[in-house]
Amino acid sequence: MIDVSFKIETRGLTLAFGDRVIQRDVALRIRPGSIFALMGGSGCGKSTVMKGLFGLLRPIAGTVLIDGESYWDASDDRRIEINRRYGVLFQSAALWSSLTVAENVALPLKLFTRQKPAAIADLVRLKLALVGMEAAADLMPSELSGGMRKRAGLARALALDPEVLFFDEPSAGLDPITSRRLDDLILELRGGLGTTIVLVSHELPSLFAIADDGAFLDAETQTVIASGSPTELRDHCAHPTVQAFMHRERTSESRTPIMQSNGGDADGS
Ligand SMILES: Nc1ncnc2c1ncn2[C@@H]1O[C@H](COP(=O)(O)OP(=O)(O)OP(=O)(O)O)[C@@H](O)[C@H]1O
Repeated sequence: MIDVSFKIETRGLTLAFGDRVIQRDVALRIRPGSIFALMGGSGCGKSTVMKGLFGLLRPIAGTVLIDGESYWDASDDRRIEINRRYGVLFQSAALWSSLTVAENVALPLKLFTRQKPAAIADLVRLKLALVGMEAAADLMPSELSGGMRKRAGLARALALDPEVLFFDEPSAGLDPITSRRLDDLILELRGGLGTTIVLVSHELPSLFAIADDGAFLDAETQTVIASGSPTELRDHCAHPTVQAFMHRERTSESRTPIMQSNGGDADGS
């Protein structure tokens, strides 16, 4: 029987590059509308597992279920349909440098829908408004700060109203205040649109602030060694690798409150 209590579920998922296995027997249960973090030390395979979830890397074993349907057993056409329900934001935001912000956001709509140009322009304005980037519509990616680039990438990832958003290191390279604003935006998206969000991150302040569930991947054993929210893992998981990760640089990583909010980004956006 199909179990749809989870938006995405993996069973025995094993990912490899050539004959080098990166993670094996990974079991994840990602609830609809949750913000689920893939955690773990550098190089343990977080991005690799995420690629296995959204279709960029075919597992050598195991199953990925989306709404109870097996992704990797589906036909190529069916996988393309499923992928239209996904939004993906890579670490670099990966904007097309020769297109304006608005053209970048319009691209998936032009490629994957039959909407008329005027309707696409309306949707682009809407998506840019969602991430507070209306004023930057005509700028080129090279004219954007790091925080603005992330938000433009997010607007593009939202173009097709995804049910699941995949983020690779959303706050990497951002200053703490810009990073916090991006976290707030992610929380708003989940709250407003009910989007399920899967993210890879080692930024502890961001993980504690937004993720409500997660799995900890271990490089040594090459599998999941703990499951739960970052806070639960910090407070209740005795595994030394998890504890070392959760308590590293504790004082410098602790979040200081923003004393004043002027509605703009610290990065000048
Ligand atoms: N395309 C690839 N071909 C071969 N090996 C790869 C490829 N991509 C990643 N790897 C290797 O797989 C391992 C896991 O990499 P991955 O990027 O998934 O880890 P990660 O946990 O996301 O790391 P980080 O936190 O540093 O970004 C690393 O040893 C990496 O060198």
